Amino acid sequence: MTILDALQPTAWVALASALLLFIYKKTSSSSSTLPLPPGPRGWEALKSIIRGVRSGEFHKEISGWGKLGSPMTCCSMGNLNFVSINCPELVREVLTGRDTEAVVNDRPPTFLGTFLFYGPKDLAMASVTPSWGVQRKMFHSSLRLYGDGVHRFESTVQGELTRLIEQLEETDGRDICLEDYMSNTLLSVLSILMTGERPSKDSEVSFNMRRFDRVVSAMGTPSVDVVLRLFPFIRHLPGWFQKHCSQAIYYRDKLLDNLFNRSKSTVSAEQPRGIVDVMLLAQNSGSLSLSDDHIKGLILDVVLGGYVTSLTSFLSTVLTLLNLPRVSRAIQEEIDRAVGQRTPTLDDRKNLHFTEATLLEVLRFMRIFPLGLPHVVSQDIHVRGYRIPKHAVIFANQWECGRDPNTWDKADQFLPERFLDQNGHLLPADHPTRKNLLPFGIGKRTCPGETFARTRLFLLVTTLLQRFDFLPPTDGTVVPLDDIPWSTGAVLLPPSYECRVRRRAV
Ligand code: HEM
Repeated sequence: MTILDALQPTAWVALASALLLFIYKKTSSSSSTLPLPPGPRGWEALKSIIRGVRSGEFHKEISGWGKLGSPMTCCSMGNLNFVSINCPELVREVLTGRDTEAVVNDRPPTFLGTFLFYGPKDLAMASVTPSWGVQRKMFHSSLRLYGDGVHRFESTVQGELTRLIEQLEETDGRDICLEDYMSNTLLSVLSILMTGERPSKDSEVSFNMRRFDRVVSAMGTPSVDVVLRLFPFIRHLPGWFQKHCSQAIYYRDKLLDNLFNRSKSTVSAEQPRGIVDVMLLAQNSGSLSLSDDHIKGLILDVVLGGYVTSLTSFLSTVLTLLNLPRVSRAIQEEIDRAVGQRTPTLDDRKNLHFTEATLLEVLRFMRIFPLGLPHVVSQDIHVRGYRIPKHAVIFANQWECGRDPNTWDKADQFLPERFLDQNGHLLPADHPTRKNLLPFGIGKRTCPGETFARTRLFLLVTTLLQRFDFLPPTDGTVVPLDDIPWSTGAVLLPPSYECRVRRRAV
């Protein structure tokens, strides 16, 4: 191990932060008399950021800022201000408010965006510009989750589920690691939707998707990014940063070779095979001005958005069911009543109220994307007597919003019933309780993959619970819901756990 290996991200963050603090002391001044939201300042802020990096759980560190229960907190260190919005009502007010919406929906410049996403030329990392608008439109139309696209999506997912069911039946009630099975199914669905091709077992494309996702997740935290922006040369020095930067480029290019270059040379207007062809044909028609880099950026967004979020949503749902058999039974009874033995379809959503409520409650309770994606403020704004300065980075903090005791009754309990009315029907989307659930964000930058994510999860959960009971492993140990040792990174994954899958008696 070299000396530079020993200087892991923590040391570089300390150096970057000290530099910023120094610059701030020399240059800072503000004409506004309003205070910043409460939270750590100066050296305290620096220590907090270092703790966040060291633990890898930035979201938990942020939750400790300011007074317990404060709806908005700010960690201020020089010109570097991180603002956390901790209750859904305030997230809505800031991100969609008449006076603020136009100045809070850009993204902060990031090393990752410039280095890995061509500038950035993808959708998730770029600020709001006309070409960002074109890409959002393209993203929606290429996913095609409307009209015929819904049936295509349904039959792709169902096809892969049929294979998964066969594999699960072969396990014959043994202890299995569910993640291995699910990961392959989700990567297959993604690959088919992108290129029309089903990857073979252990295929290169699935491997590259998984590796790319992992390395970006490790690099995609605010603190690692700050270091790389201030000291870009460190990616050339032996150590953690060099290793991650070179792996990220390597797997990105391998993946794009699989998904972009091959499609570009074989695309045909008569028969678009998947999302990538739809993008390429739009580019060829000239109806939208999209460069190759824009399309590559969108492909990377679909891979990053579409894989790990779905994997963790499914694994969290099954973990919940292992802990709460009553919820599992209620879903199965509802499916037996409303669907019977035929394969569930997306049309069944309107009759599966408890199932839908459970999937919403998983999103609230688990908070798998705890800080979402950062926003940046393009001019000073005033919110509830506080100042949020220009260039501040804002997080719509899901970790706090999902369990805010002023918003949710019995916030720490898993209660699907909170999303049902007294007749057991799902509350309408415009009901105040539903409006407080913001796992996909809100406003201009709201997640464009929400329908994709929710419909896929619905089909997975209903199809599998119709056929199988999910049971604790033979030694009976189940990770408890109130103490999940989540993975570190931007999107949280529960620990790899074992369970048994048993065919239901019909
Ligand atoms: C349970 C699953 C998912 C959750 C919880 C989730 C959550 C989020 C959140 C919180 C944001 C940031 C919103 C903001 O900036 O205010 C976001 C953005 C985004 N998501 Fe998702 N997402 C999920 C699944 C997906 C899927 C399946 C895709 C792609 C197929 C996707 C693609 C994107 C993209 C491209 C953006 C950036 C949008 C923009 O910046 O304009 N997401 N997501």
